[in-house]
Amino acid sequence: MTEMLEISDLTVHFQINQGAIEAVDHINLTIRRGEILGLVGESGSGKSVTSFAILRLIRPPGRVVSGSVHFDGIDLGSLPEEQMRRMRGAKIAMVSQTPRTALNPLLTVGRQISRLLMVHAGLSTREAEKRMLEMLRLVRIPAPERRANQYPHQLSGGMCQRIMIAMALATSPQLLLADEPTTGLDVSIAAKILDLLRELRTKTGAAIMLVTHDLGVVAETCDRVAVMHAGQVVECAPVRDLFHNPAHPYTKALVRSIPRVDRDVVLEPISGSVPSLVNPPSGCRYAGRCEWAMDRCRVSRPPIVEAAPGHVVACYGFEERRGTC
Ligand SMILES: Nc1ncnc2c1ncn2[C@@H]1O[C@H](COP(=O)(O)OP(=O)(O)OP(=O)(O)O)[C@@H](O)[C@H]1O
Repeated sequence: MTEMLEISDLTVHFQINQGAIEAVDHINLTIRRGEILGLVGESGSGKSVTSFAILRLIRPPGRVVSGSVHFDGIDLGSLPEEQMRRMRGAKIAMVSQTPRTALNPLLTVGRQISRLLMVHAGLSTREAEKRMLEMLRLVRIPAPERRANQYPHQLSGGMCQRIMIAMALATSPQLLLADEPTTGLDVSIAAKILDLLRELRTKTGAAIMLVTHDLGVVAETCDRVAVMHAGQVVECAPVRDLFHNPAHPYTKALVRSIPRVDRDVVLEPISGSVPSLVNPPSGCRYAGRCEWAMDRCRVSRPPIVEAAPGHVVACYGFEERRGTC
């Protein structure tokens, strides 16, 4: 697998009256061709802002303060808006957490997909109709001919989410940004949506960035995981490695907080709360919640170091304990 997306030193701020919300702070991430990368972290850790920044959809009062996003070697930040718009439809697609509101309530779902195919893939009306039905079958919409003629309000939440995925995949994107695609769905429907994402990756070869706060979802679906805390990536590792050998105390706490059906555990909430992102601490943003915190954690931000091949972590405490834990 080779790198398809490279995020380097990305920083995004939102200017409000009290100052700048430092929502994403100097993050580095890569997504490889054909892989599913999980982006996890508590609410407000900067996961969605990262997705929007990839698509260059940060709007005022937000702005990208520094850094770059390269897709297939192309610097997205320097593309003219018209080319970026084409890139969004054709090569990088997004599935949001609110499918029902993202769909047009005035158009049948079939019409929405076929319009997209006509605009982005240049298909004729007839070709677009045919392909639209294929897409509905691909995302396992039962009785696709009938469903295509229905409006979003006539479909369940799970069905709307599949329609969103069909729309996102209609133009065969190379990268799918799936932002909490199972939020609000019941457990069995959520499991089907995740199956679908895995199957689509295999069938289409697309890479997927799966944004979620649910580590259980990550364990079942992803190849690699990046953990965000308060706008920073604190750890990134292959999925098995992250669950078996978490290196950062925040990741350890997240892993400890996953409910397990195979053993009786008392769930441990993560202590403390995410620091304010307006004038956040200058050192490690987890220091105020961390059992390992030392003086230097509060002063300077720990650099990213390799914990194992392909497994990186930003933690002075880990470096001190390396080899002893
Ligand atoms: N339009 C905006 N204006 C001001 N602040 C914003 C805006 N959008 C995001 N933020 C701030 O940026 C930070 C990161 O938000 P983001 O939505 O990326 O978090 P998240 O990790 O995706 O959380 P969740 O899991 O709840 O979706 C938060 O502090 C949020 O308040």
